Amino acid sequence: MNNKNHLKIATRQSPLALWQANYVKDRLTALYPDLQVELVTMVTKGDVILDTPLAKIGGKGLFVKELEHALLNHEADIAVHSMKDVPMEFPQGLGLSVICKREDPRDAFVSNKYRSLAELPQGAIVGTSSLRRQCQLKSLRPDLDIRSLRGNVGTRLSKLDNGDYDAIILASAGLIRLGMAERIASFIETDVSLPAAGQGAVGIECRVDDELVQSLLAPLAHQETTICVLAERAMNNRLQGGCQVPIGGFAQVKNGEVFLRALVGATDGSQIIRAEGKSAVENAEVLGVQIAEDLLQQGADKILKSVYQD
Ligand SMILES: NCc1[nH]cc(CCC(=O)O)c1CC(=O)O
Repeated sequence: MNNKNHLKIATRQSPLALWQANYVKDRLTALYPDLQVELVTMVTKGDVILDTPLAKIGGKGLFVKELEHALLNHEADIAVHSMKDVPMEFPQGLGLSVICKREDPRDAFVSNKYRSLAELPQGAIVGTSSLRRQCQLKSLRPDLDIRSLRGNVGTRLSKLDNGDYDAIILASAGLIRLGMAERIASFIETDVSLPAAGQGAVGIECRVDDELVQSLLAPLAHQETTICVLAERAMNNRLQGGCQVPIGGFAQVKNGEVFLRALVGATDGSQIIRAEGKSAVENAEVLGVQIAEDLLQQGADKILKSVYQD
């Protein structure tokens, strides 16, 4: 931070990104009334390329690279991200400072005609561009016609309202944060659709040598969320997966232990490999790696290779 009383937040311009940046701004100004917090908005590659499934654009960090450049150039001091969009590797000089309290991690079933997946008629058209959601839906309901759906939350909802789909699947967290929880027809339980690693959690990235900013951010960290997201990301990282892969991972802290479930699925739902386990919370990342290795031993690498080759 150049000026001790002025902190700049790099953020994308989507309503959800702005909500998340403003959430961090509000928490910081509540803690430090003399601090001026400014939002610096920017456009990322992921915002520009809207007609291609994300898995095919390639490269991790489609939604974060431009924000990271701003941090490295001192055009901003922190970047606020959805944790499920944040790659494991950070550019030299940058790192994840804190992970904030998680919103509802579940996927949401959104429809104007049906209340739940179970109510969907044979062959119904469901919108999602997430390979993770696609493989789990197909495994449960091979009859469903899964069609691509991209754009920010508002765009996706308007495509549903236009009648392009019978239902769409979105992260509950985004809808809740944008004040659109009433659009959720039902929550999809995690045993039906395992969320993406980090889903529902907001993380803050900053320069690793900026001790002042790190001390300001420290009170925003949420311990239980951090433990869970570290386990989920360690699993994802061992599988070399970004968020645009058919990998699910979800951890919970129960009775002082961390419990992690994960899966890798063929995109047509014909095969889903699952693993789960628990450990002491101190070993959350070790657990993540162990669960990933369990998946690999069951053949997850073959599935992932074929996804990348497609
Ligand atoms: N991949 C896009 C993205 N990144 C974060 C969220 C939702 C909010 C969150 O998970 O924190 C979404 C939209 C969605 O999956 O519906």
